[in-house]
Amino acid sequence: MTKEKRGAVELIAVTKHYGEAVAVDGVNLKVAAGSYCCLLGPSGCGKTSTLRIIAGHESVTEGDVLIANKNVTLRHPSLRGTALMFQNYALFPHLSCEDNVAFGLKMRGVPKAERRAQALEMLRLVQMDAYKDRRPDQLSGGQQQRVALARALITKPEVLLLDEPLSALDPFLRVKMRAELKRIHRELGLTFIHVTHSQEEAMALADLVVVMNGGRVEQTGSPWEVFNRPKTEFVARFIGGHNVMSGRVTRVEMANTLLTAGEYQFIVPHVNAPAGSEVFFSVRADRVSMGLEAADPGSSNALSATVRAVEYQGTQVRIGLECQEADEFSIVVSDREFSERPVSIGDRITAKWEVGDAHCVGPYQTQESGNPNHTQFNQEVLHV
Ligand SMILES: Nc1ncnc2c1ncn2[C@@H]1O[C@H](COP(=O)(O)OP(=O)(O)OP(=O)(O)O)[C@@H](O)[C@H]1O
Repeated sequence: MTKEKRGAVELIAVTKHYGEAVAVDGVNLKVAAGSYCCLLGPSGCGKTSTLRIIAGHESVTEGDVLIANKNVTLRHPSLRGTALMFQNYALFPHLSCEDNVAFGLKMRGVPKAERRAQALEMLRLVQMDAYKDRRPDQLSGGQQQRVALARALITKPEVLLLDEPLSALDPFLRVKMRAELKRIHRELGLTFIHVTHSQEEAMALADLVVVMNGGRVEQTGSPWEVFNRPKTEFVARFIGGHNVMSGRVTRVEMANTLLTAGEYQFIVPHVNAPAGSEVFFSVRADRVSMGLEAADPGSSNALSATVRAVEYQGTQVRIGLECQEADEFSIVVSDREFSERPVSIGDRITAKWEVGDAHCVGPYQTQESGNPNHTQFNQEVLHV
């Protein structure tokens, strides 16, 4: 199989209605050839519909689908250069692994010896050649998934479309298969578009994360950008690990903007918002520090709160707080930090953060430069 990068995908104003329901609402998206793109979002946000539209298993109500710069909107699925790997793998139960993988070639009239050779090559790629004579019911979930992957790849697609490919696996196997998907992506150099509702999966795999909500694209960017520079309140909340708060603008300066919310005042990096407007901002939970003393009256970026949950997560501890200024507020500290300064449910504490750790989301966004090093993420081969 060629290692050259193929298969740029572009969606232009794609909309899909199912009767009254709008599943996909004017989606514009460019996925560069050879990318690993994850469509990420909550249940019902339109991820699967978007994937099926790219595959041609679903028609569009409006808009265009381009693959490798060709308009394929009306083209049959088998003529698009895409392959779709289904969520439940959809293997034929009565066929061996080899025959399952070779099936697509049989349909295309490829002679038996050639399809066997190619099926074996694909099974080798997914490290399942030793199991070629077994039927699906004689395989584990992870092994079935590898066979399904080989079957999708045998038609040599330019774009591989994966619908929640890891959701049926247990957490340990999921992490292992994540690394496998990344290896196969790198070896083949194809475009992968992978639907997931798991932030962790998208962060670990994608070089392009597309966050969807209500049929629309909320944000596209690298995992670093989406996590550290969320553009909307929805993205900050959905991606996790962020506290979202708001206040009304009382003063705008060159470097900072001053907000007030009840008795508190918050200083955030400069945003171009008129006085009196409501500005939303997020602060990463691991950038909030915990003080055991009461906040000084008149101090900025400090909240009084009550500890409501202490969740041990192995390398870190999440402390859930109740405070007036946010529906949900968490602090994440390392397990070492926690053991040095433990807190218990019911304790009153002060949550504090630096101005530079606040990031404004929504209509009034912080204009910040990116991290020049973030492109290195997800580029190395992962070993398991
Ligand atoms: N065949 C259909 N007929 C009617 N409505 C549909 C159909 N398929 C999807 N929908 C609706 O379109 C919306 C988007 O569905 P879609 O399956 O694309 O979402 P999703 O983000 O993939 O969700 P999930 O993560 O739960 O699979 C949902 O509200 C869904 O109910």
